[in-house]
Amino acid sequence: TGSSRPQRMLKAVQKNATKGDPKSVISAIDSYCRHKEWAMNVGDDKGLILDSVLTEVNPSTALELGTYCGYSSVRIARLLSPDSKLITIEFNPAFAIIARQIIAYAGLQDKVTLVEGASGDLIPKMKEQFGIKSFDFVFLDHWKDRYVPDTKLLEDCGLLKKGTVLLADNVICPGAPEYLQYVRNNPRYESRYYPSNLEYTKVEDGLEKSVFLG
Ligand SMILES: O=C(NCCCCc1cc2cnccc2s1)c1cc(-c2ccc(F)cc2)cc(O)c1O
Ligand SMILES: [Mg+2]
Repeated sequence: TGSSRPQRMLKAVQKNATKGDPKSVISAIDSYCRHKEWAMNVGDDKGLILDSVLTEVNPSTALELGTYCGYSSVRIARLLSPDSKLITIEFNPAFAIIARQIIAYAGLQDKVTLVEGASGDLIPKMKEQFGIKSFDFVFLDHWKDRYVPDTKLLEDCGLLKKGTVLLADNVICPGAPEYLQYVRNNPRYESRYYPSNLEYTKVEDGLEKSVFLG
């Protein structure tokens, strides 16, 4: 059978990027997805907002829900301080295989732990399995109808602390209306919307940044 979109994306990275150079991996994926084949990476426009929030937070421990091919894992991990770590959760084994290779190609495998499984199952195991006290930063980019239940789960598992920053992708397209309702009307969060566009398109989308107030 033929190759998959993630496999073709990996090939584009291996062909056009420089091993160990995260910036070239990001550019190779953006160029491929903009000019050859669209894919659901956070992309270069929203990626700039992700970069600026990350630089501001400078997290020691970051969580990403929804790895896909590892594009945002590379964007996040390249900006982490030396001893900081990113845990990224992916549900689909076929995506995880590609993501591991793209993260490794960027030379960031020592900063990123990719865990396969469903967020609802794995979040309660974070403390015991990965020795996580709490997360400083969470990037939500998985099933849009899991944003609210998983945020509540992170709260209930004591994985959020005063000042933890949640950054959610796709709050307009495909949309996460319940999540916007939840974080915008909740006294425990200070929320702000960053308008942008859906990756590689002119369609409106944006990121919602929510600071947990404890
Ligand atoms: O669905 C999206 N992302 C989620 C897919 C991953 C599912 C997972 C579930 C799960 C559960 N537990 C742990 C890990 C995970 S990963 C998504 C979709 C679009 C889009 C697609 C078509 C379109 F026309 C317009 C926008 C754009 C985006 O930026 C997206 O992120
Ligand atoms: Mg997304």
